Amino acid sequence: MLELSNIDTFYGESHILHQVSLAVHDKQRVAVLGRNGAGKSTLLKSIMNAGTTVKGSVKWRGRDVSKLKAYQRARDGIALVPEDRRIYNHMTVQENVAIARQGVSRSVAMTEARAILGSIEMLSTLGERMGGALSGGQQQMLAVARGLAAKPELILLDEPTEGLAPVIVENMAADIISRCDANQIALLLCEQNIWFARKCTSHVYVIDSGRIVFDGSWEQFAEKPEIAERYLAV
Ligand SMILES: Nc1ncnc2c1ncn2[C@@H]1O[C@H](COP(=O)(O)OP(=O)(O)OP(=O)(O)O)[C@@H](O)[C@H]1O
Repeated sequence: MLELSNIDTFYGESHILHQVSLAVHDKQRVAVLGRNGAGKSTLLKSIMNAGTTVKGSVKWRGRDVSKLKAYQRARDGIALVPEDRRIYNHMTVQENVAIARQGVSRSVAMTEARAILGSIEMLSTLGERMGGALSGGQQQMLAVARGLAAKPELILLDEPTEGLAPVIVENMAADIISRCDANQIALLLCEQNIWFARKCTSHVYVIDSGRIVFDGSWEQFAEKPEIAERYLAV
């Protein structure tokens, strides 16, 4: 459903991604692992056309979308949950989710938000709480819930586990897998947490200095421990 072929990405004069090719199939869950500064966020921004200049082919559902702006890609079914959570502190959790639902009345958006929150264990009892009163992990899950509210076919998650305790990371994995499965949503997950990425996905890419240096199943990844040693500093 998503296919990048030999893309090069620039911020002004800075050339960040080099000949990156990557695919996410219908309902597939895919991880991109990489160290700080490897190019993970830039990859997701390239897919959304958010602040980057991209050369090469970006296809979405078989169609070249290179000319589409970020809001058009979002309307076409791609949701990006960026690294910074962008929670509205003075709105309730439910309002934070409802605001992401475009094109329906407020009452429909609120009803849908309640349903989404009810299906996410980490947030199911927190709908009336202020966004600013959530823990870091809950806020991160709220950002994911907001991505889901847009009813995407593909959700792009940028390091959702950053700074979270292991038990929260486990809960988050369970919630993300169950929501993607239930709603048949494909996932492209950028991460440094290998455990979480492996739990949530079936296919993995490794990116280093803006280049894809590994592309395979988790079994193939496990057969090549030198990849993790060299590129992921573990
Ligand atoms: N707006 C920008 N202008 C110029 N260079 C940028 C910009 N944003 C990121 N970069 C550079 O692009 C490279 C890749 O950054 P990116 O944020 O994509 O990495 P990342 O893998 O997401 O890292 P992290 O895990 O630290 O978020 C880095 O060298 C970074 O300094």
